[in-house]
Amino acid sequence: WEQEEDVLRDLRLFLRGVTESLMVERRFKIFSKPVDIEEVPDYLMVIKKPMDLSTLLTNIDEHKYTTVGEFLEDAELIWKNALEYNPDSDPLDRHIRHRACALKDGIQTFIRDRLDRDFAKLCEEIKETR
Ligand SMILES: COC(=O)[C@H](Cc1ccco1)c1ccncc1
Repeated sequence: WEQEEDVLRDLRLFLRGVTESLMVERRFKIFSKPVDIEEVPDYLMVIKKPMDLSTLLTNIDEHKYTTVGEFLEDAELIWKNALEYNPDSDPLDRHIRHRACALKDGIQTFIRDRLDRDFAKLCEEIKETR
């Protein structure tokens, strides 16, 4: 019914807010586009499901997410993939892992500070009826 579509529209606005707040940070630039497979030929052998901030935005616009939890499952791939693909102790790997951890904390804090729990529950209830 119409009110449900209003809730899901608000969810998309909230999720774009999370994603865009991260995309504007220079330290997260490396996460804003898919890893270039030409630059990193073995990437898809190591990482089963690549993810990046621009793909999150596309998914939001394509109404892929009905709850914040579904969005977080994809958002978490960004930093988990970075930790998995860049595990070494050399400075470059340490640097991208540090940024991956900062991205994880940024997402969690944005949601803790800005997401209304009742709104989140309403989205979960809509998902159950579909
Ligand atoms: C999310 O980005 C990555 O995981 C790539 C992996 C990568 C390794 C070599 C080229 O690219 C990355 C890019 C730049 N600096 C660190 C790592």
